[in-house]
Amino acid sequence: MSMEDYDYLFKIVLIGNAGVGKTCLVRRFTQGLFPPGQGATIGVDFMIKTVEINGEKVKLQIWDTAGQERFRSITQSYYRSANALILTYDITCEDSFRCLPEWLKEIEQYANNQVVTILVGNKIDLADKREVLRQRAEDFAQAQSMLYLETSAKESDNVEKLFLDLACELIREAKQNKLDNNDTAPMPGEGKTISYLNCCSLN
Ligand SMILES: Nc1nc2c(ncn2[C@@H]2O[C@H](COP(=O)(O)OP(=O)(O)OP(=O)(O)O)[C@@H](O)[C@H]2O)c(=O)[nH]1
Repeated sequence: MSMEDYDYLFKIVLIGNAGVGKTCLVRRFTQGLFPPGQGATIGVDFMIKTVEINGEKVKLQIWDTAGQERFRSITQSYYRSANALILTYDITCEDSFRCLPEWLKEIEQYANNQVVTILVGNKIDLADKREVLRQRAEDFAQAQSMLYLETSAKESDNVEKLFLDLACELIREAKQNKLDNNDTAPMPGEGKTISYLNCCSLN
């Protein structure tokens, strides 16, 4: 594939406590597998996947950061150029939910203020071990103007949806920004924007 063989390029960065399943979400989406005995991420990992949305090629650069505190200064440097952040916690781990305000502070401090943030509650296959009620997480996300989705990297629940919905939202914003910056000249193919509004189902 040549360098120009895509219509959009977006950078997505996963953040959240150690062990919540960030690497497993990325591996499930990019490679279609659930790695057995996945070890902790050291620093930052990088994967790429190109998807097609409404006939347009979207290249996703996915950065998987280490949750461990000792890597924080490395991972912070990846926030600024992110188009989207996937803030992940583990629904079976109250602690990972309680840390979210700290992660939001990091986002506020280091990310671009245009960044799209989605809160993800992972490991829903472990329903009997749930410690964070869905409603509580939804309320929290709404109060912080974040999108919310629950996933299982293990069972592949909502993983594809997570990345594709995010891509749809980023396309929608990119088209909107283009329109906002070109208010004198009408955009060719302006009608397309409307169909994207219908294709995305984040809420
Ligand atoms: N049951 C279940 N276990 C999961 C799921 N996702 C991840 N795990 C397990 O949770 C553990 C941590 O997963 P990782 O993907 O390494 O977590 P991480 O957030 O990348 O961790 P760091 O790299 O340390 O930040 C592993 O033992 C995984 O097998 C899931 O959806 N369901």
